[in-house]
Amino acid sequence: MSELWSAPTSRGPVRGRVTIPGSKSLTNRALVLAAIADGPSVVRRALRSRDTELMARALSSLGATVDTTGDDWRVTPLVRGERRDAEVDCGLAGTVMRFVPPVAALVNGSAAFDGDPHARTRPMAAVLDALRALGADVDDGGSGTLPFTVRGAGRVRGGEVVLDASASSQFVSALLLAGAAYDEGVVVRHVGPPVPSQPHLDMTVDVLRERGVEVDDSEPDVWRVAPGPVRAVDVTVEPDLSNAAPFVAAAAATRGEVLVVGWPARTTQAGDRLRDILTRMGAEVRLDDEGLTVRGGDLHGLDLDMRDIGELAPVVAALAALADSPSRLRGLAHIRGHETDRLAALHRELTRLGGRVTEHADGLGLEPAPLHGARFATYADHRMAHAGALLGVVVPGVEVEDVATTAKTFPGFAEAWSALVTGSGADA
Ligand SMILES: O=C(O)C1=C[C@@H](OP(=O)(O)O)[C@@H](O)[C@H](O)C1
Ligand SMILES: C=C(OP(=O)(O)O)C(=O)O
Repeated sequence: MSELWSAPTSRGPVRGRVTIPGSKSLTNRALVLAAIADGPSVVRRALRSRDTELMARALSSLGATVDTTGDDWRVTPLVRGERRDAEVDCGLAGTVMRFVPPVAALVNGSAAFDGDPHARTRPMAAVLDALRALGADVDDGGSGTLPFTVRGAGRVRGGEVVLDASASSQFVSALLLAGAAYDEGVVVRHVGPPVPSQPHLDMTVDVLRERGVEVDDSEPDVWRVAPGPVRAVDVTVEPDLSNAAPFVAAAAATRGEVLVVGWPARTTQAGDRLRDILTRMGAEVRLDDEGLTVRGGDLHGLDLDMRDIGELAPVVAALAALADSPSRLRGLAHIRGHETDRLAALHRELTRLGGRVTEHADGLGLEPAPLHGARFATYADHRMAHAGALLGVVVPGVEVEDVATTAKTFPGFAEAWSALVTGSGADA
């Protein structure tokens, strides 16, 4: 898409307070679990965004009732074994394309899954093969990707499955989230290079236990979910800390000061690692009852293994491109399978702005270099748009393509961003 957004440039330090909408990962886990729970659930301060609305629609098409009219979403579970055919649009949402098929297998009918053009290239085979091994009927025409059809029989045997989840932690989360509803529960055993995104796996285990599901994750790379009811709960969704990343990074990049309201004191969100990353890059970070305050200082590069926090890579790479010393970001081979090949996209777009970037098989190297304005392509990737916006705070003339793609997880991003940066004295 070619619509351009002139990212506002700040004349001085970026200062302000921001309220970030709810977490995509927590909202979509809460919705999935509510759809198979033992009664009606409430998901308070649910994120309203493309990914979560797609999830609500997907679960509704499988027979759950998801009332999304207010900020607090109300979910009545689907009727297990009910006869119903469905069409599921996954958009570009990893959480929808991975988390919903194991639920569809519990419905008595055919669920046809498809998504955006790029969604058809995102890895899926491990989940689909695992579902077959657990007793479900899945037809992907041998592609191992979208589109595919899950022919649910109203119940799934379950049991033990071995898979390689090195391409995405979501393969494991998907099976664990539905596993308690399978006759024998589920045991997922990972074999292969390390599974990325450990915080997201911890989040999955945490939300299951919160609903009374018995999960054993004591053995490395093995997760056991006992069969049993998923308790319906009333939960409040935390702000999305990964979506807070560009805002706190703007403070770090401009010697500014930004407060993110309501940053949780304890969380499983990967974005919480920003506290450590920004400190290592030279910022001062304070977490108190009000939230997280980041105050920027000299901005340094860093050598960082990001395997656990791949969704932070675009913003951290953009910030590293503004630093006064080199950086090396590692452990990121799997983000080539995200919304776009993020390593290739970051390499291409940062280089276009004058950045000195080396693309490695598993990450990026960045050297300090004077940057200049240019068009910044986003490849339908919300986090590429965040990276472009961040660069534009410091570098005049950054024109971000298709900023509307941020609606995947944060509708209103551009407005919130402009309010913060122009409120700090910007050339919009
Ligand atoms: O389970 C989740 O909610 C997510 C897991 C991670 O996926 P990968 O393990 O594929 O990186 C993360 O990057 C994604 O944004 C959300
Ligand atoms: C990888 C991401 O999304 P998804 O849930 O679509 O995998 C992301 O939001 O950075």
